[in-house]
Amino acid sequence: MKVLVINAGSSSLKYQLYDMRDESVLASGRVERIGMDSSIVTHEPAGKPEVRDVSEILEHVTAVKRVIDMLTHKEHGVIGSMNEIDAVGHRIVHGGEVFKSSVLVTQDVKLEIRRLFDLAPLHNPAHMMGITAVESNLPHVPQAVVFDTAFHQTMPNTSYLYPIPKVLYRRHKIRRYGFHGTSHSYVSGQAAAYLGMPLKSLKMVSCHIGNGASCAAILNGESFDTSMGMTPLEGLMMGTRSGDIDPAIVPFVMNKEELTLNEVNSMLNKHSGMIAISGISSDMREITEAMEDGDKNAKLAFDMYVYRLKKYIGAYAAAMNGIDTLVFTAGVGENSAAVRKAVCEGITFLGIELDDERNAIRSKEAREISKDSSRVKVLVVPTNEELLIARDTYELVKAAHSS
Ligand SMILES: Nc1ncnc2c1ncn2[C@@H]1O[C@H](COP(=O)(O)OP(=O)(O)O)[C@@H](O)[C@H]1O
Ligand SMILES: CC(=O)OP(=O)(O)O
Ligand SMILES: [Mg+2]
Repeated sequence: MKVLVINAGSSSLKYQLYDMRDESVLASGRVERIGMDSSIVTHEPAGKPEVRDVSEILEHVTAVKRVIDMLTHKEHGVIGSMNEIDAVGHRIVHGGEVFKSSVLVTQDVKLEIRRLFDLAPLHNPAHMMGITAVESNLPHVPQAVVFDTAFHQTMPNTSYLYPIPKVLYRRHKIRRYGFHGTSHSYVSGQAAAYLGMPLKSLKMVSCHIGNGASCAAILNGESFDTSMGMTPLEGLMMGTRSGDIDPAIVPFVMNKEELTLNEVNSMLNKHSGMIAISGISSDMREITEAMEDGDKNAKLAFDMYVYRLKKYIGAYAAAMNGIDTLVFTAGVGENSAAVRKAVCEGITFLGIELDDERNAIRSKEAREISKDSSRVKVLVVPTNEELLIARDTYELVKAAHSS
């Protein structure tokens, strides 16, 4: 069975085509700048050179059509015709309280995803465009949806409720949902397999630190708490998102600076975090380089980023009454030895001993970066949200065929 995985954003659409017989990636790529004058398609067929194409792609329907064109292209293609695509799996950021696991797309499922637009205005409408675009281009192909929030549905109410009037939860479902669940779930499973221990026996903190960043406390293999909240704005300091701030700052700034709701939202989501403090970039690579060149603001941004991460790891160690595994993943977690070192060196009291040589090794494989004597095992585990989406999609479609 061949499964196409799609992660549709408002102006981009990332894809990977899997052959589920051996879980190999036949091709991957992305369409960027959808709706703008020059959209860019980057297509990477396995074992062949990357192809880039600039054209006008005004809507997601056209973007999906271009993806199919690329996949079936005479020269750059990896399949003979679109009939070889057996199923499509989508990443959906917000599944609210309704979706505790992945499901096949039906009219009811689409209705529920639409109902959640309010809770994830930046993400869910774009995902829905991805689903309808596939419906138009591949009308008979089953589709599945895999939610960022699903893994965190095991959190106890002490973790997910906010101490605000309860009526707001009843009326508007205001609560912590948590995100990056597919990634936290994948890396926790990989970490346990690497250690040769049952996942259920571990007290793990998983740090998914990429553009968006979140920590999860994983107890007995289940999400016990996580740093992102009702939306992906809460928690850690991120590339352009503030993470935790005093909520009173919001009305205060709106009043003093005469900002609208949209403006204050944009300030906290797009103009805060690393970019705001460094004044340079949201990208950890550029921050680290500037810091090494002596830039004080870059150093402050780096130090704040690390400090806030350490506080969450400490908080989750306390929340679970201990920690035995610390996992780093996503763009920064997998690639920045400097961030991992700064974090681990500041929390040795937890029983963490970093091995500098191991930490400096660059690899795409899961690996241990703590010393053999370290009580807490520190691992780098490359995430693979797409593979988990492909697996869930495959299982759901297979089950539907056999029932
Ligand atoms: N070699 C590196 N060193 C430090 N940071 C890196 C490196 N490579 C990637 N990153 C960071 O990873 C971030 C992207 O992470 P990623 O998980 O790909 O994000 P997303 O999936 O949210 O777009 C970049 O913004 C960059 O800061
Ligand atoms: C939920 C979220 O923040 O996702 P991303 O890291 O892809 O921005
Ligand atoms: Mg990501």
